[in-house]
Amino acid sequence: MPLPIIGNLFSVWLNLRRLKYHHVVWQEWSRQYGEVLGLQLGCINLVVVSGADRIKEVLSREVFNGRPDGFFYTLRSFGKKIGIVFADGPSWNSTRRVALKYLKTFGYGTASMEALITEECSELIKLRMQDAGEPIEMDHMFDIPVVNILWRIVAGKRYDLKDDRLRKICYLIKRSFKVVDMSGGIINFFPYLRHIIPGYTGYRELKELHHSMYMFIKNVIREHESTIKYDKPRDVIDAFLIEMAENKDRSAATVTDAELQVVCLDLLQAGMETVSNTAVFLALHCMRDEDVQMRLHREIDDVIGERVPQLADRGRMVYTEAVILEALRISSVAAVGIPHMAVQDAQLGSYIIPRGTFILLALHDLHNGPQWEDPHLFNPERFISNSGKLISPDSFLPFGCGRRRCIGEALARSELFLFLTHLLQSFHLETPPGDPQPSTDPVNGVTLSAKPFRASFHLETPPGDPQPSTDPVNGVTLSAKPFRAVFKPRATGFN
Ligand code: HEM
Repeated sequence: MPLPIIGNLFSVWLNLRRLKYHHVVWQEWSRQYGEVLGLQLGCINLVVVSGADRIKEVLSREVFNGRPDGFFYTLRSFGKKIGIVFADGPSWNSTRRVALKYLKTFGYGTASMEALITEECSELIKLRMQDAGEPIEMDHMFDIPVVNILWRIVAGKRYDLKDDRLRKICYLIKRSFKVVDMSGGIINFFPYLRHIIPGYTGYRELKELHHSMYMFIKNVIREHESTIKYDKPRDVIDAFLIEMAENKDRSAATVTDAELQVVCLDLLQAGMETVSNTAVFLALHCMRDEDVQMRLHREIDDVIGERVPQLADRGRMVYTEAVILEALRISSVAAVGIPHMAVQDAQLGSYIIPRGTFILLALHDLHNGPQWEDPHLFNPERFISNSGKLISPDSFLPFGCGRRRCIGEALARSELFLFLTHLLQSFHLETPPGDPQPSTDPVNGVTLSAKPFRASFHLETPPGDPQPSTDPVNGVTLSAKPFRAVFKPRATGFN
């Protein structure tokens, strides 16, 4: 029962203290109240939809394709519904179409995207070679490579993996995903509270984060404006600038300067956290399950051997693909997708969903519910049929479906495959001695992430040799005890 003014917020708060995660609260209530769970959170009506059929129904119906008008969502786009992720209606449709067209023009989904990912993998391997055997903080390891790949296509730029400016941008993106959860938090439910308690509602921090991220994006766009050759677009930003110049005099300009900035932020935010967090979870599960890691090593040895991993190998690496799918399932970093909104009153099951209602999709529950056998176990085999083929279960929608389906799926899956194969071709991942097993409990936020943990990247030792010891040999300087390693020639063509 909703209380006056605050609605169900008190119950949410109480249950959040007990269950720790928003998606688990929705999950528990959905089990109790049904697939269409209606809540009133302050001034907002919110529905959580669960179950494969109901979720697919929402994703396939035009009437539920809107995005919420809530204060939190428009705060990041100059108070307007522009860009891709949080826009809707005709402007979303055309911006999404144009952005996809330009992404493809500049390599998205082609061999040159594969080359970009391979280059980042090479750089990452070089870095890990330098600190092989040392404990490495894993939470940020994939951030810069992931941004580099996307940013090369969007802005034609790549940064060194130790670049401080980009590290700061990655930090800002990550932080902006941690201030609230996907429902938008208190700032969405009572927007006027930002005037009274701007710190507590997260308003002040979000404003600062958006300001800094837009400063970075604006600078990149201004650099493009000053160096652009209108007959030779270099990247997605150039292509948008040319389109803007061509349509300048038309009353219905397709894209504005503000919109271009929001599209850049959309791609950075949607493309970085999700892939980076899933890659960290992938590494975490390999470390926790030696058997999984050994089977991956074996498949890499059998199919790829010592040459550079390629996307074309995927067809013959069913186990590796299954490990990636299992990590997407069990970690479900986009735990409730991106909120949809009913653009008209509409019937869903036996309920009328009023226009303007926010809709969260219980994707984490869909991927971890009782329809899966032992859902809490990391078991890649569940994605492999008896005849050794990959299975695509009905209850598996990590990238959504329908017209708002994720536009980054092809990139994300390619990145996860190449990161995993490159790293395990050269290293064996282990928990550093004395560190606890990394926990599978996630950290809450707009997307879920792994709790901080460390890993040691051990160079693959020749078969039969023991792991090299970290105990040094005494002397004027300390040296390592003699050991042997397999150094695999890596003819990437980028060095
Ligand atoms: C493991 C990685 C990823 C996961 C799990 C993921 C998941 C999702 C999900 C669940 C949605 C919401 C679909 C809906 O609203 O119904 C979405 C939307 C979106 N994703 Fe991804 N995503 C990933 C990677 C990426 C990447 C790499 C990009 C960058 C190119 C990207 C860009 C987007 C955009 C722009 C949208 C909004 C689409 C729209 O509203 O029309 N995502 N993603």
